[in-house]
This record gives sequence, C-alpha cells and structure tokens, in this order.
Amino acid sequence: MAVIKNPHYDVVVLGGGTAGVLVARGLAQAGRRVALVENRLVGGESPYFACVPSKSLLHSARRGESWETAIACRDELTGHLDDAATAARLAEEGIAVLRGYGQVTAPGRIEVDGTGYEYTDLVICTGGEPVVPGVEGMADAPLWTSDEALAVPDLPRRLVVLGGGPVGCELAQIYAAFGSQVTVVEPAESLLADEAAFLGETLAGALRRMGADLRLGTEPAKVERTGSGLRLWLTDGGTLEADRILVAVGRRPRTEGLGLETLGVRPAPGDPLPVDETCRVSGAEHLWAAGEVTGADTAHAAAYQARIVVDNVLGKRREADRRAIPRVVFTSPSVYAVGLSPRHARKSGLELLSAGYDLAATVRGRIEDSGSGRPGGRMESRMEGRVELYADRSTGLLAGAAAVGPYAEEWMGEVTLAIRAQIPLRVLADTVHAFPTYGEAVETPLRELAERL
Ligand SMILES: Cc1cc2nc3c(=O)[nH]c(=O)nc-3n(C[C@H](O)[C@H](O)[C@H](O)COP(=O)(O)OP(=O)(O)OC[C@H]3O[C@@H](n4cnc5c(N)ncnc54)[C@H](O)[C@@H]3O)c2cc1C
Ligand SMILES: NC(=O)c1ccc[n+]([C@@H]2O[C@H](COP(=O)([O-])OP(=O)(O)OC[C@H]3O[C@@H](n4cnc5c(N)ncnc54)[C@H](O)[C@@H]3O)[C@@H](O)[C@H]2O)c1
Repeated sequence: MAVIKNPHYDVVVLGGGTAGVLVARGLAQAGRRVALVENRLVGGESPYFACVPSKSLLHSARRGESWETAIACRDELTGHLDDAATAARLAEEGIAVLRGYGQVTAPGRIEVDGTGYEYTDLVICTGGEPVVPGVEGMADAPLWTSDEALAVPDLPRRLVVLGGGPVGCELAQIYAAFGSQVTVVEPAESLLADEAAFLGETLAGALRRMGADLRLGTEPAKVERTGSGLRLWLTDGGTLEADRILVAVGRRPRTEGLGLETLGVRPAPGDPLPVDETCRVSGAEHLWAAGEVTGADTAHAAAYQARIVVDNVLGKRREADRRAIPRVVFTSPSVYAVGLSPRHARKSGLELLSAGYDLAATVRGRIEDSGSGRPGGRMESRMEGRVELYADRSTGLLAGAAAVGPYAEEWMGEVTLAIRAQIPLRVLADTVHAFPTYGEAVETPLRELAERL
C-alpha cells in the first residue's frame, strides 16, 4: 500500500500577522517553499483591530469629523475585515496560505485543523492577546477589549477605560473626542507610567481638557450589572457608573496550545518566547520567532524581527539591535520615546544626564499657536510639548529621548538614528535644522549635553 506523505515546506510560518506575513514574503522572494498558517485574518491585529483603525479614528477626531464619518473611514481602511485580497496577493507571491489553527505535533511536523504538514524551519509569529484582570464580577460583565472598541459602530454614553498605557490613552482620547463621557482608571500615579514623567503629565492635561475623568492610583475591585448599565467599585472607595468597560491593562504573548512542548520549549503562561539576538528560540534548532510572541510590542518591532529571521534562515547571520526601537502614542499631542527612559535607567543604576526644551519656545510653535481662529478644536487647544534628551555619562552618547508635541513621531526620527548609530554628541550638536521647524527644539539640549560631557 502506498504511503501518502504530508506536503513538505522549507519553512512554515505559524501566525499571519505583521511579523508572519513579512517572514513568509521575505523567504518566498528568496525562493524558499513557504506556508503561512492563519486561523483568523491574514494580516493579523495591526490592519484590522489595532494600529490602522486606531490611527484612523484619531485622525478623524483631529479633523473634527462626525462619528458616522469616522466609522465609515475606519471600516474602509480596515477593508470591512475582509482579508481576501491580502491572502490572494500572498498566494500570487508563491506562499501557501493554510487557513486554520496550527499546532506542532512533533519536530518537523505541524497540523492545521487536523491536516498534517512537514517543515524544515518553523517560525512562530502567533502574536499576543489582551489580559483581562481577575476582578470580582468582571468575567460576567460585557467588556470590550481594543478589538471590539476598534471594530464596532457603538459610541457608549459612559465609557470606563481600565489602563492608562498606550492602548488606554489612545482609546480614551478617541471616545472622549466623539462625545463619550470617559473615565480612565490606572493603578499607577500617572499615565504611561514607565516613561519620563512629563509625557504622562502632558497627556493627562490634554485628556482632562477634553472632559475625561482620570482616576490615578486606584484600580477596580468589583463590577456589577445594574438596571441602567454597570457599576464599578474602585480600591480607593470610589464608584463609577458605565455603559461599557474597555479593558486595556496590557497584553500577553500567545504561546499556549501551540504544541511547543513537543519541541522542548515550555515558556511559563504569559511569558514571551525567549529568543536570542538572531531571533532563534533559545535552546531550539530550526525554530525561530518574531513579533509580540517574543515580547516585542509594536508593529515596527515585529517587522524588524521578521527581517532578522529572514536573513538568519537564509544563512546570513544578522543580530537585532534593540537600543533604539521607538515607543509612540498617537494621541494629540503625540508621545514619542526611544532608548532608555529615566525610569529604566534608575532601575538599572545608570546615571543619565538630561537636557530639555519646550516646543512653545520654538518659532514654529509660536506660529502654530498664534491666532484664536486657527483650527484644532478640543484636541489641540494650545501649544504644549517638550523634548528631553538623555545621555549616558559613562559612554558620552545619547542613550534615550522623550518628546510630546505635534508630529513628535515624525521629527524624533533623527534622535532615533543618533541613538542607533551612536553618533557623537559634538556631531549632533553641529547639525543644522531647517527654520522654522519643531526639529530645532533638539538643538539647545544637544549643545548643552555636548558641553557637559
Ligand atoms: C489598540 C492597539 C493599537 C496599536 N497601535 C500600534 C501602532 O500604532 N503602532 C505600532 O507599531 N504598534 C501598535 N500596536 C501593536 C501592534 O498591533 C502589534 O505589536 C502587532 O500587531 C503585533 O504583530 P504580530 O505579527 O506579532 O502579531 P499579530 O498581528 O497578532 O499576528 C498573530 C497572528 O497569529 C494568528 N495565530 C495565533 N495562533 C495561531 C495558531 N495556532 N494557528 C494559526 N494562527 C494563529 C492570529 O490569528 C494572528 O492573526 C497596537 C496594538 C493595539 C492593541
Ligand atoms: N502606538 C503604538 O505603538 C502602540 C499603541 C498601542 C499599543 N501599543 C503596544 O501594545 C501593548 C499593550 O498596550 P497596553 O496599553 O494595553 O498595555 P501596557 O502594559 O502598556 O499598559 C497597561 C496599563 O494598565 C494598567 N493596569 C494594570 N492592571 C490594571 C487594572 N487591573 N486596572 C486598571 N489598569 C491596570 C497598568 O498599570 C498599565 O499602565 C504595549 O506594549 C504597547 O507598546 C503600541
């Protein structure tokens, strides 16, 4: 009797999000036989439930569009959650798109909804999922995670956002801008608590001016349904009434139920898959990982790791450099941080020299702030913003930076390059910026640091 062999691929990529699609594309372009396994939408979180719809709604809010227009633009950009075109493009590029749930069954073997395949290399790109806090009553409450908040057409009258991290802040601003009565509950004493304090403080001011209520230093203790919605008890004794609760308390890497134990890999639940600097899973052969499953928490970090994996699978050894991966919150004003924050440095005992500058002191800031008839509305009521640069005294180099203000995500790119490329401070201090731009704001702190070091 003939033995039917499972199809064999040079590389199977498990998970078709930002990281998985880029790994599959890169390897297929290099001539490898590649399969991409996806059980939800090809493209993953970013284009359908995360980066794209959130940035679309924030943009609509800045333009003062109606909720209906904003939802229509969002849904057009997310393709009404239809991934057929993306999947077809990948198939045209020679990638076998295997729809279904993938699970490793033995070294070199994987099943997708029960059908077996074989591989030489396996790349885990399974992403992550939102954490739901274990609070009394929470399991029975109708909760939103960011997935629902960015895909449904509802505009709740009273919205409680749990978590003052990037997701909580972006979504709080979106819903407050379109008229929901928003309350943010955050256990830390500030928003964006791991970053330089002025970032969270400036953003808190902007959200409060839009009418959001910020409950800092407290967390939910209990949730209960009431006749008119939900009641939330806080650990500081306060109570909140809500029509909807949005959970944005963090995300965890998706490592369970993948059969990784058959490969001798057993991360503790909620822990990232440990990878070395080549993105090879520590202690395993022919096993690689990229994206949120490794703890990298942005789409650009996922894309960077995907490129590292492609090169290494192709035998071109390449190591990831994690010194300068930007952390952005696309609110108004926008927040940008890169490299070490003063809080990171304190934890690791590093001494940072700091110098800063207010955007209001730039001519560009004065121009954009002048005149009462300028557009901007509730989200951009007055010029506010600041940049701070942090130098490592021991190396004499820039080690980190933080900024809040208009377009910070655009003009902070050069600081990111400076950290990544370890450009000497005297060269940075000798660099000319066009007048009048926000980018000029880095000149004074750069000169100050160059003189002090
Ligand atoms: C609200 C929000 C806004 C964000 N905004 C930004 C932003 O503006 N900029 C930015 O850089 N980052 C942003 N991020 C982060 C960014 O979305 C993620 O870092 C990125 O999408 C992770 O990509 P990934 O490929 O690692 O995972 P994902 O895109 O989650 O892809 C993983 C895929 O694997 C599939 N999968 C998992 N297990 C299996 C299995 N066993 N079988 C088959 N398929 C499986 C899943 O269905 C999923 O499609 C945001 C995140 C959120 C939540
Ligand atoms: N623009 C971007 O690049 C972008 C945008 C959004 C998200 N992301 C990424 O997505 C990831 C997830 O973001 P996030 O904001 O969900 O997570 P996070 O871990 O960054 O922040 C979660 C916040 O929730 C708080 N929290 C914890 N338990 C709580 C509780 N029981 N009740 C209320 N608050 C509680 C934490 O103190 C923290 O401030 C981040 O790592 C982020 O980098 C990136």
